[in-house]
Amino acid sequence: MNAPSQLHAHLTGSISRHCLHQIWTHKTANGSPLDLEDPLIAIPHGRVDYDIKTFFPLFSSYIYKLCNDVDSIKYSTRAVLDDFQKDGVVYLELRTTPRSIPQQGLSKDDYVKTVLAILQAHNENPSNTMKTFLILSVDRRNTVAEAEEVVDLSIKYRSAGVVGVDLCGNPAVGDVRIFTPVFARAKTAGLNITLHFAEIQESGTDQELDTLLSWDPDRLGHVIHVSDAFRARIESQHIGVELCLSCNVHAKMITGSFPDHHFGTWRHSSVPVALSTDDVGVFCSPLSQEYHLAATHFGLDRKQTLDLSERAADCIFTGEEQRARLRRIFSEWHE
Ligand SMILES: CNc1ncnc2c1ncn2[C@@H]1O[C@H](COP(=O)(O)O)[C@@H](O)[C@H]1O
Repeated sequence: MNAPSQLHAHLTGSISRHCLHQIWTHKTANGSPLDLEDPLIAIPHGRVDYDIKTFFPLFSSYIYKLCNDVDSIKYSTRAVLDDFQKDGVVYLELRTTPRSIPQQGLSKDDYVKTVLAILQAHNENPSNTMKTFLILSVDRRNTVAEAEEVVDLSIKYRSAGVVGVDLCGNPAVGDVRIFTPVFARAKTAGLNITLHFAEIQESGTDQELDTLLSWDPDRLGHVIHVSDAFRARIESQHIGVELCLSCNVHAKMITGSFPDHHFGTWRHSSVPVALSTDDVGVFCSPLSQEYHLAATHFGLDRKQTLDLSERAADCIFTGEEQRARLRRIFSEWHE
């Protein structure tokens, strides 16, 4: 199944277990003082039933502790890009939360520079058909000052490939209203905005959704607990939606299974729908598989599946050059 644009993928959540295992093995062999189990034991192969309570601690209590230096960040970022490229993705907007690692003397600025250098090397390699750009994430746990730093870094590294700002993190945490001036500044600076939206009932209150829509977002992620009224507002503002089938089913963020996913509603809407993997390292369903699942459970034929991927390209955060490249690729697929 062709899977052209990947618009909602978290870098750290996209690292495969195999790659985490390689990093762990390398560090253990080099005598690094790691107090961590082998990833293949901590996150066993085939386990995808992480729910919203068990999912977020995976990062703070495991993966961030393992990928905690420049070498492991570079190695895992390269591996993530290779995995997407091998899956047939031709356009990737990868997102990540700037992280400092004081024990290594690594600042958030260093982290972003490190990731961007890997993206740039990937883009400059003529044998790679996938082009990659970066979105920087504000975590809902952040203070306003930390969120401002994410916007500062996004502005600073725009010319190096940062195309937007995201709001992510545990949806049960935080009051998004504190970030209103931060996202206003991002928007004024010309950055695109994507927001995790109504992932759980508690983050789907009218007050939170009103606040998020007041930031004039360009895209919304997940979009699960939304009333008809909010769905109508999203349509009238023509905001693209990033839908992650496997993540939502495995993490039990929706009731039921694939055929019950709200993709079934959004696909009939007028907005761009970008099927995405969210965290392929955790939920183990690459983008080609997500398109396959959508086609299987919603009875899409080849043309409808291609139309869906073309429609997603309407809401990419880069400009006409990338859109034209994608149009060329689509026209070959239609032949
Ligand atoms: C259910 N889906 C989701 N909802 C909300 N936030 C999510 C997420 N999946 C991942 N993240 C956010 O992305 C971080 C890991 O990647 P980066 O370190 O940023 O590259 C997680 O710590 C979480 O804040």
